[in-house]
Amino acid sequence: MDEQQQQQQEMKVKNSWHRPQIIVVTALIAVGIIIMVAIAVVQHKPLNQKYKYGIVLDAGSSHTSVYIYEWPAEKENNTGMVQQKHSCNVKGKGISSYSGTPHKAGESLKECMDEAKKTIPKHRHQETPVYLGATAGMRLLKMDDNTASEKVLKSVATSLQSYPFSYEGARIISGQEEGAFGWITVNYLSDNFRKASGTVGALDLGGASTQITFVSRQELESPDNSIDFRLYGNDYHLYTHSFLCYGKDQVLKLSLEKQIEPKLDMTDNIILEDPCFHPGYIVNKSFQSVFDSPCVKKINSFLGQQSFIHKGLGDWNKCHEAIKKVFNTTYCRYSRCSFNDIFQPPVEGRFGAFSAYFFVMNFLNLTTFNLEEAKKNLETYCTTSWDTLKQKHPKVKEKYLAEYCFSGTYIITLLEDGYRFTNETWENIDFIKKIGDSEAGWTLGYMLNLTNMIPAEAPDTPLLPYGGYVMLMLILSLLIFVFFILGYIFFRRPSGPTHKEII
Ligand SMILES: Nc1ncnc2c1ncn2[C@@H]1O[C@H](COP(=O)(O)OP(=O)(O)O)[C@@H](O)[C@H]1O
Ligand SMILES: [Ca+2]
Repeated sequence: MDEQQQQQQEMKVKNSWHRPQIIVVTALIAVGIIIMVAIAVVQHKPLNQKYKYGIVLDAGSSHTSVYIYEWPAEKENNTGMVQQKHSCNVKGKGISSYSGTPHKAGESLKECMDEAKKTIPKHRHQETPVYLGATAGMRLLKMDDNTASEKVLKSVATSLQSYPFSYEGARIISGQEEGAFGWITVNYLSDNFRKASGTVGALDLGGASTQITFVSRQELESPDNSIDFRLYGNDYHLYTHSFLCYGKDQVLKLSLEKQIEPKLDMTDNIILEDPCFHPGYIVNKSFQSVFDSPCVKKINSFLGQQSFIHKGLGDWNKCHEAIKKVFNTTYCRYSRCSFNDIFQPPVEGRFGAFSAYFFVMNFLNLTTFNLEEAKKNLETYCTTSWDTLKQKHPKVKEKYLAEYCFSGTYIITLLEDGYRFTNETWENIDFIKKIGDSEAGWTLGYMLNLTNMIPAEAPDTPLLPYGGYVMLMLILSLLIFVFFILGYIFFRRPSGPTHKEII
């Protein structure tokens, strides 16, 4: 009898596996585990972020900067992932200034490239691409002396090849590339490609050239000014133009040339009275230093004289008038032009103005004013005497300090009389240096393009945002835990209090 009872009990225990509740609970646990594994695989969130790096050298007309970018290795194709990790300013002037001593152009990069070696982890060196892009200073040198420009490029190339990185080339980029990549940079950093929320235009002012780039809904009448991109599943129809010789250093030469020409019939000391410089500013300058550029007619001397006296007057209205003369607006073969017979549709949308636009407007504290206020403040600033200014800003480089009145006036004239911004559209301009930690400029866009890091189509996004993924995993784990407990309770029943029922 005892044995029979025991057998019966065992059978009941075994049969408890066949209870429908247990089957359902087991099935639910199995489904829960399968779902968790599936989500984890699709989500693919790595625990340890590994970073990759890229180096771009911006060989500008006035100086060279080295930028190091960094991004999570697994997320190359997700827009918004690349950031500036480090930047270094190369000592001395731009590479085009080494036309007479090309080997020194390569040497000049040493300090910043050594710094790059220290900044990037050693095991990543070999796979880190390094690019050098030269802009308007080298475009001008190439026009002036092609052999010299090739020697300079060879010198920087040899220098970059001596580093353990993956050398990807040193070349002069076109004005169109400079404009388009600046636009890509600011829109990438503002995350405008992923959001598809509209884009911002890019205004870049350098020393030797200036670029304007924006999306226009108007028909673009000249193919030279039109660029099409398909980025992240959206089509962009861009207007862009780069004005060679309209960077602020070259325009200063142009305006001096325009002012000095009428004085060249004088035989005594040539005095150039310049309304764009401060009262009390009086400096002897050589013709060579000012007019040695393909942007101006070569005036090397006049009647045996090698130099002239540059004297400031501090008269903003006259300065404004003088600068207007560097824009030729008398002829336009299209329905509308900016200046110098260059097609331009009306400016549209918001703009980010960077590089010298920012340096100058920030120094002059004009970034937050409307156009009329900016003009008034600048007028007062230009009348300040040179001595007062030097005392007020003892740490600012004298060359910059002397030129801010001119540069500010040029910026206002270029934007208003050149690109046709109005009192209203002026409000759409943001003067910017950085977005997040990354500097606005063409270099980031250049690297993103050459490494194919912005795909034409948006890649498959994870099933869930990360927060949602974590929540779901937690809830599922909790449910599975509850089911385990329930299962355990059902499993234990036959040997527990129900034992008596069996008897
Ligand atoms: N702190 C500053 N204040 C005023 N101007 C500056 C400052 N830093 C740089 N710049 C100017 O910004 C311009 C940068 O131009 P750059 O990029 O070298 O030339 P480009 O783009 O034409 O090849 C130069 O005119 C340089 O003098
Ligand atoms: Ca530049």
